[in-house]
Amino acid sequence: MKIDGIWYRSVRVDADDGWSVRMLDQTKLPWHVEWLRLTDEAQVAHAIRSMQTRGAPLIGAAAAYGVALAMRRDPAALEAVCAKLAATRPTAINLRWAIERMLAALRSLPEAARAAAAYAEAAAIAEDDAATCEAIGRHGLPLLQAIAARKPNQPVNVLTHCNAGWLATVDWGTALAPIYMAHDAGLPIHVWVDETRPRNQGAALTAFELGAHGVPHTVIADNAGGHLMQHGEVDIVIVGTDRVTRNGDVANKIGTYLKALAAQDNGVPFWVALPHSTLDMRVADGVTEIPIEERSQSEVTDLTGRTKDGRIETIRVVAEHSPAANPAFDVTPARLVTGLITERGRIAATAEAIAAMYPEKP
Ligand SMILES: CSC[C@H]1O[C@H](OP(=O)(O)O)[C@H](O)[C@@H]1O
Repeated sequence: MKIDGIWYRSVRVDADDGWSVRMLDQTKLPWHVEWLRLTDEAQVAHAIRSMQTRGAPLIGAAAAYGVALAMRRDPAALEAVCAKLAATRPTAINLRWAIERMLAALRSLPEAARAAAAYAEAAAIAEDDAATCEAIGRHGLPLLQAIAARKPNQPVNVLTHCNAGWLATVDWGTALAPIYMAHDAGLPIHVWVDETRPRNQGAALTAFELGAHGVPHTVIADNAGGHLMQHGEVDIVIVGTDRVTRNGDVANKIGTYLKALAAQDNGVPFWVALPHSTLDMRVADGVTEIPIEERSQSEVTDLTGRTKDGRIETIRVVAEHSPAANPAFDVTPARLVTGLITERGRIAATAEAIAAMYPEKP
């Protein structure tokens, strides 16, 4: 997507040296656009763990390039490097999916052939994600067009949680892809952007993306969504996801479950956008089986922002000595999900519909 008129993919091989890997440092956004130049798998692992690079599909693509960097250095280290990268974050299944795809492509090759093959496979994963997310946009667009047709000359109000835009993928995004396409097609779209405590992916990243693309939006406190739904201010909720089980349960950023409850209570359609790499057919019950990442207390107790005189500072916003808990995801049961927007089309969040759409997935 574009920043200041320049097109970017969220992860790419450096055009000058042809082997190092470039990714945005998302912990610096929205204040500074800084590209990291990563030269080994340890730097990639740190970027994923620290959330310099984040978003389910993007951390999969990033890890794939981490394997490619490692194969340049030591092709004998394939299994160890894959295990290390796979362990960086536990909830997004895209990470395991990408690592397993890299292992399948490389483990049978002679070591001398692994580096070139790893870069080729990582590039294929990245291009697959970009094309997949563009297709998600196309399949989500009719949902917004139908709402616009029912309320001519009024904005279609979409609520989204966290960041499932192009910053969370290689390009386009998942939940935001239909929004970009609707805006570009001239539909009057407005997005309620959940700030998404504690990491503020909505306030810092989704707002940055939508602003850069000229999409009208309003940042709201996470707890405001239910009120807006009660007062008819939300036409549809579209969120991304980090893992969807074979039964249709949805793991996503903490707070998503509460939005789904409010949406059901107010008759607001609740759609989840995902690429094939986010499906985990090995898991049935999301609440009991999906590992939920517990991140550091400091993400809750501290807040980073820009001072009035332009300095980026981190301050404590929780009473001294008070501990904090920080589960980074929750699971929305399939019964609360109106449907899934995939690269192959829209389906119900049911085991039958998922199996029919993805018969090749075991
Ligand atoms: C396109 S899926 C993005 C998904 O990943 C985010 O998690 P995080 O920011 O912790 O990487 C969030 O759950 C988004 O919905």
